[in-house]
Amino acid sequence: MNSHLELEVYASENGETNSLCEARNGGVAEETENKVHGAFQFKQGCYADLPAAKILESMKLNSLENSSTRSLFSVVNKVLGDNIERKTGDITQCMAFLLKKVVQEIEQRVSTQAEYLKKQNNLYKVLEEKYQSRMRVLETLATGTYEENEIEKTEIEENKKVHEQDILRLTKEKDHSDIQISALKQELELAKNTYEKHCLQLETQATETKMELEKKLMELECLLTDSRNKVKELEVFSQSKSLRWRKKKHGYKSILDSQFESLQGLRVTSESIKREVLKTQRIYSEEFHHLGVKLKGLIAAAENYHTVLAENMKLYNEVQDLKGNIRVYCRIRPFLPGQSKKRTTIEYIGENGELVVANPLKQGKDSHRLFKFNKVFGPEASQEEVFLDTQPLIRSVLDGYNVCIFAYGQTGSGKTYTMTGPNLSSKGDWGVNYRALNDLFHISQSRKNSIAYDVGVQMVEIYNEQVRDLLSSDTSQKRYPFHYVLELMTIGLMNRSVGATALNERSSRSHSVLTVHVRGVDLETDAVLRGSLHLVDLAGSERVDRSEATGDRLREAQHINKSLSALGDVVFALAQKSPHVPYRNSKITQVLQSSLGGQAKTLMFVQLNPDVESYSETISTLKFAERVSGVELGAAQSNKEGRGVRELMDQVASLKDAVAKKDEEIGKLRLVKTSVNDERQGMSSPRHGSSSPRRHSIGSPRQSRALSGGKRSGLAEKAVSDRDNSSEYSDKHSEAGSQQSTDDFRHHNELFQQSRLAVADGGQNPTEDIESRLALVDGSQNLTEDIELLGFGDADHEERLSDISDGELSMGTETDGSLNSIVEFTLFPETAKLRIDSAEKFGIDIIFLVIHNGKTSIIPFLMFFNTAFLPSVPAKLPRPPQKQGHKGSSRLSLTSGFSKVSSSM
Ligand SMILES: Nc1ncnc2c1ncn2[C@@H]1O[C@H](COP(=O)(O)OP(=O)(O)OP(=O)(O)O)[C@@H](O)[C@H]1O
Repeated sequence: MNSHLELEVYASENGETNSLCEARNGGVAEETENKVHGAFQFKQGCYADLPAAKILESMKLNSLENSSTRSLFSVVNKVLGDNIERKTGDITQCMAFLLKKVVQEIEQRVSTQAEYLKKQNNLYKVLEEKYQSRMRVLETLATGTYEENEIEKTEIEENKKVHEQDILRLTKEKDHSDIQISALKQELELAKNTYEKHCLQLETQATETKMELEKKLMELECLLTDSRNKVKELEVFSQSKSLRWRKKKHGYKSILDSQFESLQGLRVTSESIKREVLKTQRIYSEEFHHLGVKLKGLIAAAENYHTVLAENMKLYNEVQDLKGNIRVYCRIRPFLPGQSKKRTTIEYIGENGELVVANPLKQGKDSHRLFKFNKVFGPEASQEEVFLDTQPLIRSVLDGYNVCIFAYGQTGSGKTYTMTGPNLSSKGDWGVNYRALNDLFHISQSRKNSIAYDVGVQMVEIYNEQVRDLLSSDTSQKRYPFHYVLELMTIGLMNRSVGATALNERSSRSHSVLTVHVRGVDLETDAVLRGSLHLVDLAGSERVDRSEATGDRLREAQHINKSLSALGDVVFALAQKSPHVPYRNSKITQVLQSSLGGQAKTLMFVQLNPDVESYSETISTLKFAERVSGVELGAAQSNKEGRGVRELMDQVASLKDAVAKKDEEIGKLRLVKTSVNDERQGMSSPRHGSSSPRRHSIGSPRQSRALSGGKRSGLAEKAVSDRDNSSEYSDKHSEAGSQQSTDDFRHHNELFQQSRLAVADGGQNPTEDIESRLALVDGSQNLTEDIELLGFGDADHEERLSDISDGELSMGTETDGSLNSIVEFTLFPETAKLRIDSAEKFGIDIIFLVIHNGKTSIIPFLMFFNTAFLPSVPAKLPRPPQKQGHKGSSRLSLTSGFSKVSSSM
């Protein structure tokens, strides 16, 4: 039965209606069933062992359309059966979907079957009707021919039987289909129930979810209510606010209205003011016009003002010159290669000598310090620029002035660079020394038709407080052209003591002094002028912790620092106008004495290292420079002597000789007179030693002591006494550690006096001479006058004495009586070796008298250039020394005749 149904289903599924007829034959039906089973692999019962998932997979593989209805039912049953067995109550979504599909398929097949059956019924009905009509026809025919009718009747009955059988079979089939349909319907119902159950479950779930959602909705509604409440509150608040704003608006409006009203009033007022302003403007423009006219005058005055300013500056400089202030030029060294990233302490360099230095450790106003000097050269300043500002000063040497230029600054700050220059083979690099010499030679050449100049050069260094001659004596005996002088200078510089320190690879370990002496003779007037130029490169002050000096370097540094500190003391004393200036505390202050305290023009280069690490040294250097710039030396004076003066000097000398002879005669007469008196009064008379008014005039106990028996000459003692009384030397006694130096000083003073007298009297024993003079000279002429008569005035004397070194003493004078150059050579004891014969040999007319270790010798001037103007007279023993005219009034006040000379100069 089932297999038959399957066959039908299969046939209907494939729409093969004709196969129904064939199906009547059992063989065909069986074949078809096999075919179906072949197409659908699974038979009923196979599913019992397979899990639903497997079934599903198989179903998918074989597709529902190709499955038999029976198999489909088995599937449904299996699924449902499984489900019931497991009692889970749940049908998975997939199974539900499968069931749905199967049910749909079955329903579709059932409906197709029903349709098919309906069609068959209709067909049968049509066939019945057709047969019945045939029967009727046949019956009609039967009535026609019996036989035919009988045959036909049989046929018809047979056909009828077949048909009836068919109808029976079909009816049976229909019943069967009905049964099947009802079974299917039952199954469907079952499936539907299951499905409904599932749906119920889903609904329950949905209800639960809905409940949850409702709960949430409630909550949200609560929130919404809250928010609404808040909104309401806000609305109330905003309403109250807007009410207030409205009120304010009203208030403002009323204010605006009132202001508008007042504005109207103001407008009216402004109109009137405008009118007033216009009126005032008119008045102003008129006044401006007047002002313009006046301003023009002012502009003209302002233009003049600049001229006046320039004039003022010039006048100021002139006043400075008159006061003789030491000029201070500041030069800032650039950073050396490899120091480019260093910070500088130099904040500002003004055009008029202003310099602002910044302290790297401080902030704000206090971190800056302003200094003012005559000129400040920045790091970019060239050697030429520096020299151009120095040139006028140097040139004045040729006009008979004494000039001193010295460079001061910490070690490595560029002193040697400024004074000598880094590279002597390149002219552009030449420092002040070379340029100055070059300039002096050129100018002396250009003036050779009017003035004959002799130029001498000497170079010494002060190393560890010892003076060393850097140019050897041999070379100094020859005459050289300028280029050779430069070479000599280079040799001299090479001889200078240098050493490497942490702060400077080639640090100068000594003070170097280059001295240029110029003597010019005016070819027309015979006037002689003398100038000297000191070019001093001081050794650099150094902090030994920074320079890392040890051993020799340390000793050098100590000497350097000590001598610079002595220089500081001298400057301090000069700036304070102190009565005592401690020149004698170091060699360098002795050398510079005439430049710092005399009538010289002095310029100091203060050198700075801009590095912040050198800030403290920079400040102390600048403070020192400030003090130096405050030193007033008094107006510089030119050393000129006219022909008239020299003639007068000669007259003075001969008069002095005559007076000396007279004195001698008077002395002899007095001696005779005294011896006569002594004879009368007896040798023991206490009046014997004091009868001479000269001795009374000397009067000091020391002098008396010296005269009564000491080894020293009375004249020397008197000179010391005079020095002690003079302002400059009055405090020698109070000088620290002064006993020794005072003794030295007395000793040198004595030697000095002796040497002068020796010169005056052609080598006669000075002590004897002085003793005899003291005994014979009339009371109206004291010893000081004697000295002055001999040409040694106070100022010269002091200068020379202070220039005399502690260890050795040498001094000299020129044959023409000028003492100016002597001072310069007192420091060079080596020159004492030179003899008068060498002077004669070279035609030098200037010689120096040297007293060395108590012996007197004569040396020539060191070197001469410009030989064309050298007089070829041989060196002579000195004429009686004569004083320079310009220093004269106090020294020449002895006699009325001399006073006249003094006033005429
Ligand atoms: N204006 C400058 N332009 C370029 N280089 C400079 C300048 N001034 C100095 N220097 C360089 O700085 C270095 C130190 O200079 P210098 O030897 O002249 O110093 P110093 O003050 O003489 O030192 P010390 O006291 O140790 O002898 C040198 O290498 C020098 O060439």
